[in-house]
Amino acid sequence: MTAHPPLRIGVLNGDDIGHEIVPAAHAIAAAAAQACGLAIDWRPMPLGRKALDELGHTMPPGTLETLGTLDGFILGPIGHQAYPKVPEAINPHPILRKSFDLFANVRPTRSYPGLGCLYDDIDLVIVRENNEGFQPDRNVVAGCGEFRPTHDTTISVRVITREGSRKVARAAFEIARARKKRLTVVHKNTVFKLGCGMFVEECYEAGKEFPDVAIEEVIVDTFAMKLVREPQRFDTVVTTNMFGDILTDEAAGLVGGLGMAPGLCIGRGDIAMAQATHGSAPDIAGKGLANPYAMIESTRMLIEWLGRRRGIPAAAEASALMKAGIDAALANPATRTPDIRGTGTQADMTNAILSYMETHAHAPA
Ligand SMILES: NC(=O)C1=CN([C@@H]2O[C@H](COP(=O)(O)OP(=O)(O)OC[C@H]3O[C@@H](n4cnc5c(N)ncnc54)[C@H](O)[C@@H]3O)[C@@H](O)[C@H]2O)C=CC1
Ligand SMILES: CC(C)CC(=O)C(=O)O
Repeated sequence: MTAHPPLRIGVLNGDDIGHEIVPAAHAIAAAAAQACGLAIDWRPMPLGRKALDELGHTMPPGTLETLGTLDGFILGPIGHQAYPKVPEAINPHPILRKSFDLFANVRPTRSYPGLGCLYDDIDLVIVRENNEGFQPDRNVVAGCGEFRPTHDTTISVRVITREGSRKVARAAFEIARARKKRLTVVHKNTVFKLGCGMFVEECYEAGKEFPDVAIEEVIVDTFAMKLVREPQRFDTVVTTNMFGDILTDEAAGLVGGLGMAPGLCIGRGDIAMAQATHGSAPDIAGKGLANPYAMIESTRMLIEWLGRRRGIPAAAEASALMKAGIDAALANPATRTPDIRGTGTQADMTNAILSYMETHAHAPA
């Protein structure tokens, strides 16, 4: 019997491989929840190209209002680059992140030896500022965006605020405190003296609340090099939006590629969004080759986060059961996808996780 009100979680497939990996993540999380007595009220919702074709908009009216009533949601990758150039075909990402003030994109990188990792001992988290910087965003935060004042000149505006920097820095310090108590601030204040300069100042300000966490600074180009040569040196990293976008893909490349790059977008509010780092991979969509790990692990992170925030022990149990199932599937080449040295399909991997969880439901490893 469950003593908590059901968690309300939205399920938004997104585009292309999103229609394969989001249902996989949903099925696995639902099975783990059921096995552990965690009540979840799942709310599938239309979004993306399918919503445009069927309902006339990539983000149908009422989407934000409905999401606002939920505890969290799973967002599949969005193939916005291929959308037709019509006003109804907006990229929902920036709006979703900003509407719910999901200012910290928490992206872990972890080695699973034997899966094509360049090192067997990487375990780091990059916390990417999610709502400022260069992201063109339909003015949800005034000022971000691109402008073309004349035919021959384009201006891309990068917005950094004290509040935005302080918020993401605090989130990163909290994560660092729960890990190895080391935070690396990545920036380029040697050139962007005002923008990166403000970001770094606010990281030090936030650090005053976390005297037990050691803080270091690394310039972004040097960090990109060090990440390749000695990633073990890093534990928790915080950086601005665009640097984080690029560096998290680089980090994914160290551990088998984008299929191994999960993420959870969080803020100060009570809602969080599970979102893998990768895009909609149209080149492999419909072929059964998409690695569902990143989406499943992002969903596991969401359940763990909700359980911690709401004080629901069954959520921690469901998360542990999912993790054990994921580890078991990854350990067997026949039940992992070709991008990580496997011979299996997306369905093989999903079924292997489901069947492990069914067998081990009462004794997660
Ligand atoms: N967060 C998001 O929703 C993002 C969306 N995009 C969008 O996605 C579309 C495709 O963009 P791309 O530049 O091709 O980036 P992408 O991340 O979709 O794909 C890059 C490469 O990684 C592979 N890949 C990605 N995810 C994989 C997975 N789970 N398993 C196995 N292989 C995987 C793809 O097959 C491709 O070769 C575009 O419309 C782009 O704008 C791109 C990045 C992030
Ligand atoms: C449109 C962007 C928000 C896509 C992207 O690269 C990302 O932030 O993950």
